[in-house]
Amino acid sequence: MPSILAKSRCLVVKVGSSLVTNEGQGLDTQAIAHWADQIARLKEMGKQVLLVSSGAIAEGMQRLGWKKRPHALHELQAAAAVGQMGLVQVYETCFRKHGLHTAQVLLTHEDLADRARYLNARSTLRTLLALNVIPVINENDTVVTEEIKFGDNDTLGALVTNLVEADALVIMTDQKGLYSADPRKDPHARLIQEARAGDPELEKMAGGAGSAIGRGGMLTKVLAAKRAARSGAHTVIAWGREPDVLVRLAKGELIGTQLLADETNKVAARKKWLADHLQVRGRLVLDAGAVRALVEEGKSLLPIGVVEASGDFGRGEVVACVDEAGREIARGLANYDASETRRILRQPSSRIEAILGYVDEPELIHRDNLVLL
Ligand SMILES: Nc1ncnc2c1ncn2[C@@H]1O[C@H](COP(=O)(O)OP(=O)(O)O)[C@@H](O)[C@H]1O
Ligand SMILES: N[C@@H](CCC(=O)OP(=O)(O)O)C(=O)O
Repeated sequence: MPSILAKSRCLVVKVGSSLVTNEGQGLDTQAIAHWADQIARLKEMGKQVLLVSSGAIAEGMQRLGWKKRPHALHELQAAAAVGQMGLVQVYETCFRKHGLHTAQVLLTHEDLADRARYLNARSTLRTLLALNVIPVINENDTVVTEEIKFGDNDTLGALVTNLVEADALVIMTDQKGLYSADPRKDPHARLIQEARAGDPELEKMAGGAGSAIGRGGMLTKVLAAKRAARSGAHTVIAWGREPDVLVRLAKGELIGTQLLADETNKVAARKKWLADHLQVRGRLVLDAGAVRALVEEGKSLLPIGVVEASGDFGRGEVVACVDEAGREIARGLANYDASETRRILRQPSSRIEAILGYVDEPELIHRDNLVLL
């Protein structure tokens, strides 16, 4: 049974607070350097990697000399803001040695539920990957408190996995994987090597956090795997201090627990997401060439192929694409709002900047955000 990471091209790697901060003793720069070395090797193997790193609060508490985790949310938020500086400094320094740039990306769950922000986050992350930069992602703790209460970067890891449609989510933690029961409490607990993501039995095995630093425990990891599987991504839960864990997994060695997704879900999941979540806000009439490009050639929709736009839609909202006879052929998320669309329709994409004064994407609807009916 080989590791599914061998054939995964795009990975989201999540590292938890207890690992990053050595159980709250301050940032473990050696461990971070070791992950950076491994990620650099994954890049050489042709993989794309995004990092979701916790540890801001734990590092902030250390920097502020706080021995006990405060209860007041605003104090936790302040600690996160202080600690985040340390986190990004260390990541940037470690990756720099490999000639790689990092980028700080702070997100909230709400950002990813909002259509326009979802599109913005997605295109920024994709652009960073295309530029060979390693995004270092954490929650934006200054503006939200819900996440701090639950302390749950596992969910953020899954949301990012869905967002960029990564092939796998790797959750690195302080245990060797998911056990049949919390190994801190049950010495007979056995390691689960492989299971189906979303299997309800897993939720019964997983307990809360075992350390004073980690927050979510195994349950949030199992639920994150379930969520990642919705976009067809597999999840691996492994011990972050296992020597060369990422490289060995990428070479096919089975380490920790792998929770498999049904890959046939990948396209279906996206279609379902579009169908379930979104209301049609506008309508685009496509000329025959654009209809052919979408239906037969699997291409994106460019403004030049649109002859009419109606409705009052914003960037990121769903529009129906109809042919000149009025038959709906596709639905997708518009990259430009209704008034902008009306100004650029029938125009080549190279003219967008001259007309609008800026250019977001050359496509009106990107292929990835388009579902044929
Ligand atoms: N079934 C289980 N298998 C493994 N660990 C478990 C299980 N149930 C609960 N845990 C606890 O979950 C902890 C990992 O979660 P957490 O402390 O939140 O780490 P992180 O900071 O990496 O997210 C482990 O240290 C362990 O005590
Ligand atoms: N965003 C916060 C909290 C995240 C958190 O505790 O997550 P985790 O350690 O992965 O369970 C931080 O960076 O400290």
